[in-house]
Amino acid sequence: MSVAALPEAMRAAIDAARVDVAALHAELPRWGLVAWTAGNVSARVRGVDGADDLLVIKPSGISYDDLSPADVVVCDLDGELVDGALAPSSDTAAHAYVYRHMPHVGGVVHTHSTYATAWAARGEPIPCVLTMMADEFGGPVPVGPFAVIGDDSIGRGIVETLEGSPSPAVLMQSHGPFTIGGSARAAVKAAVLLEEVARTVHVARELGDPIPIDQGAIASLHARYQHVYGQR
Ligand SMILES: O=C(CO)[C@@H](O)[C@H](O)COP(=O)(O)O
Repeated sequence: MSVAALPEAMRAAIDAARVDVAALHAELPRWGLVAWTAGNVSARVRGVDGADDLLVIKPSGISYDDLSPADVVVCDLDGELVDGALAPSSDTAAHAYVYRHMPHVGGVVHTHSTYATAWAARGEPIPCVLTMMADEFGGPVPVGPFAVIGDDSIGRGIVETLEGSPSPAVLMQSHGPFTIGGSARAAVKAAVLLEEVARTVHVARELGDPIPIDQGAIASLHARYQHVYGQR
């Protein structure tokens, strides 16, 4: 498949997604979520006029400071390169699997942010003991299975864990967090808030026993944050 053969509206959407995803990668070091090049952001580009959906993602091992929209690569939802001069992220198959199996997802993010990854290393879900957790995650942040890197094993673990869950974040055992969202920006936001709550709940546990929030209050906080909070 060649991008040149796609409908003009889809080519424009790919260009816009490349700009968006390049800019969103700068948020990862800005919020202290990554070391060196260890993290990636992707966005779904929805098909136009019968064309299949595609995704745009960071090339593997490229510094966030050097990443331009032209560097961002385009892949199909099998993770195969469609356009770009550089090799796609090692996690492309995982992102692609999520897009294939979760049609509402428009963005996927992976980081190795310190506190979230520490919970992943212990294989322990983060308990819902903060209103920010109820707001964004609708309950505890779950743990996904240990999975090898490079094929769609990670993607299968993400989908198995998050399907039917209110949480946009999963802690992949012994690896780190993956977050999803309706857009790449929403998935980045989930990654930022995840690290914040992972750190705060860790600190709270050092001080004593955090107090769980009851299920009714979690549901009501989550509904308000998802449907009322912010500008509509
Ligand atoms: O942990 C992994 C592999 O799952 C990644 O986060 C890498 O550390 C960054 O990979 P690239 O996106 O640069 O290939």
